[in-house]
Amino acid sequence: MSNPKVKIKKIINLSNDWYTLDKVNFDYQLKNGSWQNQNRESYDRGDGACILLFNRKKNTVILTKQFRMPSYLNGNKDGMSIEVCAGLLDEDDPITCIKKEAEEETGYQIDKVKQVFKIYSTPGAVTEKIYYFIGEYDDSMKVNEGGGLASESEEIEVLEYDFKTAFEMIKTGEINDAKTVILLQYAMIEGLFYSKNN
Ligand SMILES: Nc1nc2c(ncn2[C@@H]2O[C@H](COP(=O)(O)OP(=O)(O)O[C@H]3O[C@H](CO)[C@@H](O)[C@H](O)[C@@H]3O)[C@@H](O)[C@H]2O)c(=O)[nH]1
Ligand SMILES: [Mg+2]
Repeated sequence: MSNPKVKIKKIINLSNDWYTLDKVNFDYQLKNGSWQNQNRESYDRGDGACILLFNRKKNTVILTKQFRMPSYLNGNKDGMSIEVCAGLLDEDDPITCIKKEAEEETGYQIDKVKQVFKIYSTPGAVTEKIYYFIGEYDDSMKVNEGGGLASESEEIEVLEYDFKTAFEMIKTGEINDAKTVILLQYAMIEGLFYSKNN
């Protein structure tokens, strides 16, 4: 933090249960040179990682489906969400985290992953940075059924879709999770599946 136009005055914790919600009071210097006192609430749930698992030969991707309460509260009819595999870093570095999550949630043990982005999804309200990865899978890497950790009340369905089908599902709205849309569009733009002339 090194912006001379920002002076943090006070941080008040509003909620500290599973994650942390703070109210930050700060002075902000406007373009005309004057200082303005502002308040912003900031939700801190740590950073996260996500991965697009893809198979070039089969032209397929592995996605997950699970219940997401906040989306249920805001217009997602049954609350179910189709997403790339993802998890919170907790104590791990992003690569360790995403390999662990891939195995727990999808059952695939992935050895090579490539980081393609580091993105703030909601920079005005949530501190979280998400590390975006891609990684190739094949059937021989399937080591368990996936589904997530029952001990964490996770009940995750593992889906394998043709890339074109998954991409169409963005247009129909069946896929409406930002990290999933970003990675599927990355795959399209980078030509991960089809030659760019197709
Ligand atoms: N009791 C309790 N448990 C919680 C709470 N919030 C999360 N958990 C537990 O913490 C687990 C977190 O699972 P992860 O797989 O590590 O994270 P994620 O929820 O999939 O998060 C990923 O997707 C998010 C949504 O796009 C991303 O925000 C996040 O960075 C990450 O990529 C959940 O399954 C659940 O058991 C809570 O408020 N209360
Ligand atoms: Mg997860």
